[in-house]
Amino acid sequence: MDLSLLTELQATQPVVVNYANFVTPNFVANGLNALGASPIMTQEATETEDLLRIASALVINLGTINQQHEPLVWALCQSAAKANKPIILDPVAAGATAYRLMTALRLLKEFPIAIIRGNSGEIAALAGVDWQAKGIDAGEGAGDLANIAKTCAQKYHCTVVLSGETDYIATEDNVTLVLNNTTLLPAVVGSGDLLSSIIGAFSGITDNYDEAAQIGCGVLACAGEITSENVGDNATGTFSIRLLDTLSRLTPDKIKKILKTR
Ligand SMILES: Nc1ncnc2c1ncn2[C@@H]1O[C@H](COP(=O)(O)OP(=O)(O)O)[C@@H](O)[C@H]1O
Ligand SMILES: Cc1ncsc1CCOP(=O)(O)O
Ligand SMILES: [Mg+2]
Repeated sequence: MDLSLLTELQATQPVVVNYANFVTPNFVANGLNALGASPIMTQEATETEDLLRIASALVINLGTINQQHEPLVWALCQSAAKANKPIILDPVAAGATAYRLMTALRLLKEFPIAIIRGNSGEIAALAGVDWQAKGIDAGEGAGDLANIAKTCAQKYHCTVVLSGETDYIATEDNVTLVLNNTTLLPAVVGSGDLLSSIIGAFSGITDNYDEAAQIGCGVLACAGEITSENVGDNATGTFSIRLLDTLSRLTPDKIKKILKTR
């Protein structure tokens, strides 16, 4: 994992354009800001060219997508493709409803998506693997998670992050594991959204999307571990605030001390 990317991100403060869901945009914006990136959320289709000119990456989160917003999302992706900026797709609950799955599949067909980031239920749905998804959560399923992530990467020719207790970062021919974790992370609604946007920020400063996805997972998992040591059991609310403190004080050395990968 290239930890120097964190120093570079803090120095360059890449602008990340987010089509966010309406549940967690504040948490995502504060998380990106704490890390050192520069978030901007939008809902206006006529400003996408201006935004993608100054942005380093675009993150599309399908958490609360609807048909009225489709022209906006399509305009954002067109502007990103035209400006040659990476697009990160978070297919929230793609395993739960036909509309979400179809929307994700249409975007994957029409645009050069650089990275997909989802939980096991979402990535299994895109990979075409049988899985019992549970709303926005991963749900239950059998099957080797590394294989599911890799199958998805091969199917859509992009980098895939399947997050969970272990994060799997897959390219078409390789899978890297980030083993750090804390159960407080999935207890916070929006931690997956934040992970997708953090990965987006790193994809804005390197063309190596595998590396961008790896350090994105490493950053959030390690920040989660560090934060969890200073809060009590089940202190989900305190954790979510303190996580921002940890992100704003994070250094490559702090990550290096605790990072576990395979
Ligand atoms: N069971 C778990 N134990 C520890 N960490 C987890 C667990 N599940 C998810 N995470 C972490 O929580 C963050 C959000 O991932 P996840 O819950 O998979 O996404 P989503 O919120 O989109 O469902 C990631 O950093 C991931 O590594
Ligand atoms: C609760 C909810 N409903 C639609 S989007 C959303 C938030 C999803 O956040 P995450 O996937 O990061 O847990
Ligand atoms: Mg999610």
